[in-house]
Amino acid sequence: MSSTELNPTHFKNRKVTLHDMCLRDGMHPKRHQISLAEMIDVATGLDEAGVPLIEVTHGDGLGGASVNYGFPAHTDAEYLGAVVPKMKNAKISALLLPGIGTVDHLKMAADLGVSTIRVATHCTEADVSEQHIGLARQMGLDTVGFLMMAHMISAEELLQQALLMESYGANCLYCTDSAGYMLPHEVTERITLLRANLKPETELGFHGHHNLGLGVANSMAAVAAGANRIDGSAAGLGAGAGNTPLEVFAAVMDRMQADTGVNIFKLMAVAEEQIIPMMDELVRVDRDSLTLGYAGVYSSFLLFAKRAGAKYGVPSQDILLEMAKRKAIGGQEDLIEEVAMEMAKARG
Ligand SMILES: C[C@H](O)CC(=O)C(=O)O
Ligand SMILES: [Mn+2]
Repeated sequence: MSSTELNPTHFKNRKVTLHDMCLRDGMHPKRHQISLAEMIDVATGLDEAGVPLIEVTHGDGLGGASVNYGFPAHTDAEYLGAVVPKMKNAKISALLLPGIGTVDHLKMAADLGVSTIRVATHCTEADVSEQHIGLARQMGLDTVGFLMMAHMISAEELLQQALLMESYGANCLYCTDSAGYMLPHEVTERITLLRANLKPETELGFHGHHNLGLGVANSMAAVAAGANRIDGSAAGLGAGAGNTPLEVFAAVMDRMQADTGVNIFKLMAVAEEQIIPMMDELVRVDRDSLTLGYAGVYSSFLLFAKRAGAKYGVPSQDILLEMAKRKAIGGQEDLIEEVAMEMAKARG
């Protein structure tokens, strides 16, 4: 399927599960400071709008609270304990990066009523997810393998990593465009290959970032090629230029006659009346976030680069470009300060 074929034929009556990220990926631009009241209000609004899945944790997943990633306003247990009991229909998911989150975190999240565990690794490191995926599946959870920075490897290499996660027990595999770097034909290529080679019952998902303004187009390409779960955030609240704006994607799916089960007007109201007022700065495509997408840099590096740039008197855009040159990946947040220091020194 080519991305030029994005017409209603490929969408009509397709069931598409929307997964909201503003209470997890949105924790990055909020410096992990979302209050319990905001978590409950937003999650309740999304639930009432019919969004079936909502992710809640520290921006870097369970156990992310640390010097390296930032300390949140509340613990994961406090956030999950506050939100899960308030949900009428929506299910709550938690992200877990092995090495940051542990098996104990996974058990804690399951005890608090999380239905979905998404085990995230860098796109070449699926083998570190075996224990967490295996346990989540054994516990009867909806278990997702989440391959980050998927633009850094070919479709064939991504497939090999996805096959590993599927063999560990994942019932859904994600192509994750953490840098918002991918173009629609690159999404099409990856999802098409995954669809052709994973088990027919294994679901496929796409997680986009809007750094090149392509979150919606890339998510459409993913659905057309066989994905049935799409991540996005109300008003795009997420790292970098944000995630695929969920209300926009839902409206497009409506026009394409796909079935998301979402009330788009209620979702628009959550975006407009709840999320926009919560933003510390408008999450949008600007020079730095566009640089992430253009150069293929991990979206969560944005605020780290801004802070280091201000501290060492180096343009944050230059720091981000250097991070791209070094092919830095998630987990290397501490390298940003080092790079800024070196650049300041070299520039006298
Ligand atoms: C930990 C990251 O924020 C996960 C994610 O949303 C991405 O890679 O994109
Ligand atoms: Mn993300």
